[in-house]
Amino acid sequence: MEVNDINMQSDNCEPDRAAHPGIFLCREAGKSDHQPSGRCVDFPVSVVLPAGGSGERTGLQTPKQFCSFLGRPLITYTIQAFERVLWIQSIMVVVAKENMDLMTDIIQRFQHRKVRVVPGGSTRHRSICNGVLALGEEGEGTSAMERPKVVIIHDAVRPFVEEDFLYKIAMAAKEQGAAGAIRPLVSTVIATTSEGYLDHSLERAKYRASEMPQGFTYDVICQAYQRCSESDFEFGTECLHLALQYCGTNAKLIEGPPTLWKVTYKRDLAAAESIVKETLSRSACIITGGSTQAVTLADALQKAVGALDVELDVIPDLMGDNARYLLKEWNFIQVSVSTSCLSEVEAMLGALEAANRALLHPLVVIWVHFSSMDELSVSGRVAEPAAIMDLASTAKLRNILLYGIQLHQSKEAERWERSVLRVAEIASALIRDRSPALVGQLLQA
Ligand SMILES: Nc1ccn([C@@H]2O[C@H](COP(=O)(O)OP(=O)(O)OP(=O)(O)O)[C@@H](O)[C@H]2O)c(=O)n1
Ligand SMILES: O=C(CO)[C@H](O)[C@H](O)COP(=O)(O)O
Repeated sequence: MEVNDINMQSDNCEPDRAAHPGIFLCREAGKSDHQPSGRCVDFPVSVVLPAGGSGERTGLQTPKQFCSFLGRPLITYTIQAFERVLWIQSIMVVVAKENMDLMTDIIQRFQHRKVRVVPGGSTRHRSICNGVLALGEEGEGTSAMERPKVVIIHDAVRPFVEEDFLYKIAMAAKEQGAAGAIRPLVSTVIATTSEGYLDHSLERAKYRASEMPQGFTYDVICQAYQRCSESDFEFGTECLHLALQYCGTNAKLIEGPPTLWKVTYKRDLAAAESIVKETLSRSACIITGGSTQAVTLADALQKAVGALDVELDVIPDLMGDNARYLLKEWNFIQVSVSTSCLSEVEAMLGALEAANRALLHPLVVIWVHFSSMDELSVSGRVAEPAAIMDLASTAKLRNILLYGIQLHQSKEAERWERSVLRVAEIASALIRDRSPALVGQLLQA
């Protein structure tokens, strides 16, 4: 099994891990799109992600954790959510034996770190138990790691979990021995008779839905699994219950956000994709090349896009301090005024590739070609659609989605404003939809 590098470099740590061995707060090399929260956890925390199920309820052949959207499997979104939390030291992914190689390939392909893979069992409890026990063993490359004080358990098919909530769960688990996320019930729970009639109904206000993540001290969750029965392993659905029944530990319950929901049906995969797209579409960076005309257009676009709810920054280039835009979750709009301007886009694609920006998400680059009347009369032609198509085909292989928009200058103020608004609308639709089918198209505004 391939094991990723779990030893964080001390020169990337804040404070230096070597000098402060008990403090877990590090900056990750090469993945700087996530702002460190500044949270400091002074005990080791590890994660178990059960991913050993077959996803029957989706009705799909592929287990849902391996179903892809926006170019990568669901499980890597969940791994990423934990990987970027600097105080989490390791992630144990539990998969069915037959999927061990597939999972190892996924980890390599998306350059996940801090991750180990272990084989699961025939039920969710058996899989989680395998993951928890593996945390206590020394795996390949794990000798430098401490046994966790707290273990966070989270279904691999719940991709949206934020650091703030994980922090609350980890702290409560350390204090109380166990902690779990809850949500209000959306429907009333009723008991049925064996003949299919109503037996009784529960008072909804008194009950909550148990969700994930859940946290446990390592000792509590280990003991719970050592002591529980075969029937628990076979039919149980609740880790918090095991902690109560077998260790006498009453879990602290914390209300979580609605985004903790579990991908269960096929439609949930589409919902997850649309949430990811929404998050990736919030900001764009316009690069003007410094030309006055491009700056004027960028300013007009900034006003028009403001109404469309996209945060826009305008910069002349990606040099010097502006190189920081290459490291964040930005989309890029290159405004060009000269006819040889595809070279500007080419340079930008090179910079994005060098920054490894499209590893986890398809990245959108929009080339806005702004042709003035003078330019048209001199050159007698508009931008070459074949050239952008060629460039876009190559970029697509690197997970960069390049689109073009052609804008013709007009002396009529009203017409000009309409065209600028159309550029803004097309650009935000391209950013939002990330459609592979439109890659390389030179759209007219
Ligand atoms: N033997 C099993 C069964 C489930 N799980 C994991 O437990 C999580 C939550 O379970 P669930 O949503 O029920 O997943 P599946 O069992 O795959 O789905 P289904 O019940 O529809 O078959 C999933 O990440 C799933 O992969 C596991 O690790 N090992
Ligand atoms: O919500 C839970 C927390 O304990 C579930 O038990 C867990 O998410 C597994 O889901 P399922 O019952 O669908 O396998």
